[in-house]
Amino acid sequence: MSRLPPGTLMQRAAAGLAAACGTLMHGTYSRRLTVLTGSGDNGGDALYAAARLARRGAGVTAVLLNPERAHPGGLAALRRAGGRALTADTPADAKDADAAIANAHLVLDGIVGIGGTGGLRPAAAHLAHAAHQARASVVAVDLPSGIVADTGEVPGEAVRADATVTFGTYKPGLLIDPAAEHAGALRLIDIGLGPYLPDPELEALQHSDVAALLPTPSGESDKYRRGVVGVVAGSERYPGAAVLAVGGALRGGAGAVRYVGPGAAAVIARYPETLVSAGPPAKAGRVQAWVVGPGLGDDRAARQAVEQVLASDVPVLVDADGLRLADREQIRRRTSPTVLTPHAGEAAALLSADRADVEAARLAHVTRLAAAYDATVLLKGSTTLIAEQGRPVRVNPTGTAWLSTAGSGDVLSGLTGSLLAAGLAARDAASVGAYLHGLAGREAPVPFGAHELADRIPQVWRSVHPRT
Ligand SMILES: NC(=O)C1=CN([C@@H]2O[C@H](COP(=O)(O)OP(=O)(O)OC[C@H]3O[C@@H](n4cnc5c(N)ncnc54)[C@H](OP(=O)(O)O)[C@@H]3O)[C@@H](O)[C@H]2O)[C@@H](O)CC1
Ligand SMILES: [K+]
Repeated sequence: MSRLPPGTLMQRAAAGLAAACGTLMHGTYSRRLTVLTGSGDNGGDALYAAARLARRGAGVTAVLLNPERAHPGGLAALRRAGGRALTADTPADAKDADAAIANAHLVLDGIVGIGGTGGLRPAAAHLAHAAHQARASVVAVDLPSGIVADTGEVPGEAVRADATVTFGTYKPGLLIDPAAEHAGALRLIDIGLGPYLPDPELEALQHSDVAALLPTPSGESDKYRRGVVGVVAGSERYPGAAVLAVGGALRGGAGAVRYVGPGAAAVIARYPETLVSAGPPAKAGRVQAWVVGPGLGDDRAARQAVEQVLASDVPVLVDADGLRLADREQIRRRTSPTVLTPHAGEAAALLSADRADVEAARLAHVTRLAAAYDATVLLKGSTTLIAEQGRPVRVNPTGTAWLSTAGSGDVLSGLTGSLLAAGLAARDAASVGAYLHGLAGREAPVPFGAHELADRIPQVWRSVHPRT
């Protein structure tokens, strides 16, 4: 801001916002636009954008939460362009304001942006509610008012937008649930901040990032060089978990999958290429990474298997029952990489916290878990996050609610363990595993069973890396 003439950034933001709104309304002429206007610069962006749309023929009403403090330049521009302004909480205007929201084609949420704190105050919450009830599309300016931009938390009332037009960079709250659910479709407007932004606290990998990380066999490769992944999963009671984890592991790029446990017959019946061994993990022969936990049950043999795997000096992924059975001190003492893949309930148990608190504040809890266990943590759920101490957290941009199906996590752990065995660093293996798993969920015809996810992986792998 200090390097540019005053107002330049706001004008860039408003221009981008107006263009996006024009597209969303399929034009401007005779469209009705209502602007919910707070008293900060977020309201300024909204007013300047509305002025641009009014000049192109839109009928604009601004509903001001605090007329004395509304952005003066923005309000003047809107008035010059023929827009009208109402005051939200004066009895004379309140009815007109409600009608303007109810009858709008599009409602712009310029209540608060990155300067907001806490849930919306009552007068603002009333407007947000009215917009939600109306038929209009709701476009949030920079972010849906009421969410916490830096964390994805939603501490109280918040706007529910169909689309969010955000400026300069994505904010964590636009990518992490529960706030992300309020944001709708995202559009980023470049206002020239790029060179001035600090290192990100949150990263979302894209196709090209994932393509660059995927393991590719070379002419020199053999199954051992490509990596052998050991899978300790399944039990007499849950043989299916063994099959699903092995199914994921066979599609993760390792050269071979070694299965250890009581589900060998079921595994071989489905995947004859699996190397199986009946003894404990310590006797199973060399592997480059272990996956331990899916469907393991909790008898003595299961507990012993987890202990042996954690005692190895190769990367280990611990999932499901493994998370319950693992000795916490043993996890912390490990010198090779450890990946923990809890869902919110398991994460809560690992932190002695409440599940609801984990779901409400995913970023804070995944970060705490990574620090508490000195491990790479992949927190599954409506937003999957991957944390490792000292590195930016990664948020997985793929996935669908259909992935919350039995056995889905078993496939993910096998797939991610296989990427570990193929040589990816723990954080990369977890991010790539989640990315491919999420894509498989989007591509599979719904409703699907978890085994179909494993079958989809080669197809999504090729879609990420067409030259594979
Ligand atoms: N930075 C940049 O480079 C650029 C930034 N730009 C834009 O500026 C925005 C940030 O503007 P900002 O800093 O003026 O704060 P903003 O978000 O408008 O909120 C402050 C106002 O909200 C109020 N308020 C607070 N909490 C509330 C609540 N719970 N419920 C209700 N009201 C609440 C608070 O009231 P007060 O506490 O003062 O009474 C104050 O009046 C940013 O998001 C982007 O849109 C662009 O122009 C491009 C360049
Ligand atoms: K907003």
